Amino acid sequence: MDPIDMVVTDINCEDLGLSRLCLMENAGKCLSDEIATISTFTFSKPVKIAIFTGSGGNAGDGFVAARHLLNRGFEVEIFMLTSPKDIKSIDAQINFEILENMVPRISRLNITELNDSNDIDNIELAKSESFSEYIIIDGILGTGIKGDLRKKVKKSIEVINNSNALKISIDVPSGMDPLTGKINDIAVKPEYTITFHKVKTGVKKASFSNESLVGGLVICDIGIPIEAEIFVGNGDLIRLKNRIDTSHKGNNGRILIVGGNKDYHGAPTIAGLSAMSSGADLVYIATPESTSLAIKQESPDLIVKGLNNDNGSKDYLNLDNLDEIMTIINENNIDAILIGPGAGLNEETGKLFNILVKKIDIPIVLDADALKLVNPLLIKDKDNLIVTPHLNELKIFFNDSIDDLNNLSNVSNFDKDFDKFNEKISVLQGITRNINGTLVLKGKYDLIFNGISFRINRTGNSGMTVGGTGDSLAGIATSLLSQGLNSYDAGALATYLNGKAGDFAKEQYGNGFLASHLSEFLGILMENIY
Ligand SMILES: NC(=O)C1=CN([C@@H]2O[C@H](COP(=O)(O)OP(=O)(O)OC[C@H]3O[C@@H](n4cnc5c(N)ncnc54)[C@H](O)[C@@H]3O)[C@@H](O)[C@H]2O)[C@@H](O)CC1
Ligand SMILES: [K+]
Repeated sequence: MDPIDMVVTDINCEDLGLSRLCLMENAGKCLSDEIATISTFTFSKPVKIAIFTGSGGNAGDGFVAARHLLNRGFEVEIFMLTSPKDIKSIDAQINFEILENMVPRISRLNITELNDSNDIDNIELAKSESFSEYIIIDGILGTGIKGDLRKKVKKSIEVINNSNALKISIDVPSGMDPLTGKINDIAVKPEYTITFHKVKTGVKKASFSNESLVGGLVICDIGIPIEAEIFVGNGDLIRLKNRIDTSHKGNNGRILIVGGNKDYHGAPTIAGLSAMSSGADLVYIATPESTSLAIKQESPDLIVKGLNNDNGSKDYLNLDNLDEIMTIINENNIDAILIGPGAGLNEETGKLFNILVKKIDIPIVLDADALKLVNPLLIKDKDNLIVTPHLNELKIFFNDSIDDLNNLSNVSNFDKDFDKFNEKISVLQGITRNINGTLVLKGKYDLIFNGISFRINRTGNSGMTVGGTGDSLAGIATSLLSQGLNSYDAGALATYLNGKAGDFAKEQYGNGFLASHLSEFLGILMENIY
């Protein structure tokens, strides 16, 4: 499992009511059980436990394990590389305070702060190599490692590696990149790595190496249900890149929306406003000249390009517009494009869309009328593409698989019907296996597929059947693509944000809220991460 997916899952447990403190307790308890077992079959006499801790959740697991190991009768010494006030993880802080509150000491616990490299040189473990009666637990760094190792951390890793003690790393050997398994400088070389929920991608890769980089791998189940991985939640927001203080206009996404016709100027407008409110810096709309005026009047924030026709008479998108659209894309360094909202079903619009999809290689979202006009074979190999149909549009788009899809119509209410729900998921997985991009199937629960995995979004409410909420979703998805998310993560987070904005809109305006209201609330949601 990629470390970022693990962190997202941890946070999404909270949406289910499962606190991260509880996960940490389970992790630390399992850790102590495994350490006790390892100790029993490795040593013939009781050993002491030395736990090195850093400032994050990894240290927190160590603090919890310490408490459980004391109960098992072990003597425990904690070597803190971070002073208590600098512990970053709140859950680790809580667990440290529990240990600190245990005074006067009855349990055999000793806590030593290592304030500088000299302190490390002075601990007994550093002075002698023969500490075979110790088990050293490495709780310095886990999935939160960033940049070069700080001096004290590096020094401690050297001490740990030089010792003869049995070494056990918590989750990831400290110093190893949890995504790639690479060691830039130095890492703890443990006899065992005890990891939680799933092995992190880098640890798995490193475990195949000829060198013994992770030792024996033990996986602890810490009670995370599969739903926490599958349901999209607040945790998915951490996939957004941090906006850098020094970045300037356009750095955080430039998108183009190609849509609108004489009857529908609202669809591209709503998509554009939601795209801006979900973080894109610049939103261009390419639309027929006759539609452009109405969009311009709606919003001063959108850059609206009225497209000319050779004879000036066409009030729908058509092949004459191709060159102008390509120029807009190239001249403005467009990062992602949304094709379809309010475009109508004119045959010439279809020709334009098919050529556009074939020609461009920036990330694409296909929505609404584009799903009825674009040949699905064209999208087969594009991995940076999202299609956002509801069930009927899905049937039209993938009409080769129509028999399978027809059977789906009666299984939308799968709250309590496990078998029908699973049947629906496998049919959709079968269909999406043939495309490289992402399918977002809109519904009471939005389903997001990438051909391998799937996610479910549960935000949103019955008020969202109002026209235009799909345009808003497509705008958000395009905005997230322009900010560097891959199509699967962008599709999933877009459904969550759109639904959540709908929930806020319902609170504010009741059931009669409008799709154009959604953008009002998106900004607040995005604020969480900036
Ligand atoms: N409730 C939770 O949050 C859970 C956390 N878990 C544990 O928490 C870990 C992740 O916690 P965190 O995200 O806090 O990450 P870490 O525990 O890896 O610690 C990150 C912290 O270490 C410091 N740091 C980062 N890079 C450094 C470097 N190069 N040199 C020195 N110091 C550096 C920073 O202060 C950063 O805040 C997992 O690996 C796992 O062990 C598990 O217990 C599951 C539940
Ligand atoms: K570790």
